[in-house]
Amino acid sequence: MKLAVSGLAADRGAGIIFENVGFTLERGTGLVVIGPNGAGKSTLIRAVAGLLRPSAGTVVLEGGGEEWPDVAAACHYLGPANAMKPALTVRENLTFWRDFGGQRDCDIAAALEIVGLAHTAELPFSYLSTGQRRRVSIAKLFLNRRPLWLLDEPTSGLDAAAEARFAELLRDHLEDGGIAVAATHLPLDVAGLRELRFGAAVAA
Ligand SMILES: Nc1ncnc2c1ncn2[C@@H]1O[C@H](COP(=O)(O)OP(=O)(O)OP(=O)(O)O)[C@@H](O)[C@H]1O
Repeated sequence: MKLAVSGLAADRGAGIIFENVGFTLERGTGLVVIGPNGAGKSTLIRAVAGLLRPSAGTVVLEGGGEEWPDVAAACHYLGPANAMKPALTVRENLTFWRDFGGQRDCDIAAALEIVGLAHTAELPFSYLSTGQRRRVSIAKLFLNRRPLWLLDEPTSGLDAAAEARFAELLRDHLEDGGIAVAATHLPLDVAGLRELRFGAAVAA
């Protein structure tokens, strides 16, 4: 399986945000997108996920077969916001996302265990700290198996231990043959990640 992005450009109304962005990621490889505020990192992640129509270029997932025919089927998009209802419990929120994802590869207790938050299942999401909320969002990645992770500031708000745990989970994902694209300000401690720098050059 291969994610091939070619000649990608995005325009958000006030002008071109980026253009001529291209990269190819094979199974087991990841790309970190870095750059200053407003450079277009989130825009790129949204365009790759199919949430924003690019003004030029293509995003193609090759070799996914019947199970993963395209990016939409194959990806998890983890946005910069957590996309959880504050008044619902952690379990209720994750139940929504598990059902939305269609498959049930991991139960909610197990997904929370992965991020070290099994004890929060019955708490309203609004009771959690900033870092705990992010970790619950990361747990979404494990409810339904997806080979392509598109991550926007995945470690925002995490403490050092949680950041290290996330790096471990990302390494495991890549070692299992997954692909990842992550926009981040914080370095991810994962060997072999390629880098795409926004703000100056825009090709990896
Ligand atoms: N919904 C929107 N409508 C119009 N313009 C937008 C929208 N969202 C973002 N932009 C603009 O697109 C540009 C790129 O924003 P983007 O969020 O992709 O940057 P970023 O690199 O992710 O920044 P940050 O590091 O602050 O998260 C900015 O100039 C921003 O103002």
